[in-house]
Amino acid sequence: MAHRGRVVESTGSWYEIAYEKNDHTATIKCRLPGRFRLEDHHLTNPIAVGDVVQFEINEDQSGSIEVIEDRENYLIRKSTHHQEGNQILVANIDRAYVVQSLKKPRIKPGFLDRFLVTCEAYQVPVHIILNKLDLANESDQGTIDKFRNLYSSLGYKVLLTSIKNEAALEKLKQDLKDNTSVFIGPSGVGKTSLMNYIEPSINRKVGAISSYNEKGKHTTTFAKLLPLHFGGYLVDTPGIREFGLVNIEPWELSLFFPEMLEYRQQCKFNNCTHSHEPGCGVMQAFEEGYIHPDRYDSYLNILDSLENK
Ligand SMILES: Nc1nc2c(ncn2[C@@H]2O[C@H](COP(=O)(O)OP(=O)(O)OP(=O)(O)O)[C@@H](O)[C@H]2O)c(=O)[nH]1
Ligand SMILES: [Zn+2]
Repeated sequence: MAHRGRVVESTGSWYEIAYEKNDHTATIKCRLPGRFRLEDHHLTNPIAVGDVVQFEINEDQSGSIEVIEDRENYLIRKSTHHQEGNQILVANIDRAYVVQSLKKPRIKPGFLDRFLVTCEAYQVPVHIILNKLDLANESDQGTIDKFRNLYSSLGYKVLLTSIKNEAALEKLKQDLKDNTSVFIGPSGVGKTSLMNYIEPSINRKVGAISSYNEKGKHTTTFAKLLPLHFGGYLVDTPGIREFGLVNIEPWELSLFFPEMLEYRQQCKFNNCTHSHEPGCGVMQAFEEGYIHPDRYDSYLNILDSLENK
């Protein structure tokens, strides 16, 4: 009889699957038959954490994966230097949260915009968290308002949080319930602190930057899905900061800037990159003040990195 479950952990040689068994969630270690391995040459892992699979239970109580169901979405990164191709970090994500902190470290619009583009490109719904609001003094109110207004106007939900603001964190928990969510953000913005609040059983060391990083660097680390006691999963992904824009052509980039969509249709050339071409609708909109200068700046930076790849 075939069972259906979700990959919650992977070592590359076996996969831990969570599935419903007599009204509770059980886990089983499964192997993947060799015939799956060669199907997609661009991927170094045929199956990823987050995948929904069908499997059989063998006589020795191990499992054997039979079917990998189609993915709703996924995040990938380039494989580490000793391997060719791309690695799927995690599949079937309900929502990604890009975490920024107001101070220590301050907001990094370049990081944020790059990640928003990635989520748009891979069809991962994304929200923004502005954390460490407890560090705000009166003079920061303008920065906070501008940040929130800009990204809300682009269609992104912006949550203002602090590890000391229980009401905000409880609201975040409601958001996470029964979803598979991932926190992404630069070092030190408070991701671990948020995760510890949300799921105290994780009990992860806060500020433990270096050891965490080293591990990601030297071994091929795979993501894990951490179950939440109130339902849902948090993705625990050591290498997530390294992931990037893998398969985007320069002329496609503006498709992932929501505020450029209507103007790019007015460009004279349909492969316009909105950087130097005559008759460009996006540059005209920028000059007339319809596109925020910081966002256009991010656009040009990302474009540059795509063109120089
Ligand atoms: N003032 C203030 N400090 C916070 C808040 N959240 C976290 N911190 C502190 O910020 C530092 C970094 O927090 P972490 O939770 O380790 O940050 P991280 O994003 O997980 O960092 P990496 O593991 O390097 O990616 C620690 O000293 C925390 O105590 C907050 O809301 N307000
Ligand atoms: Zn253009």
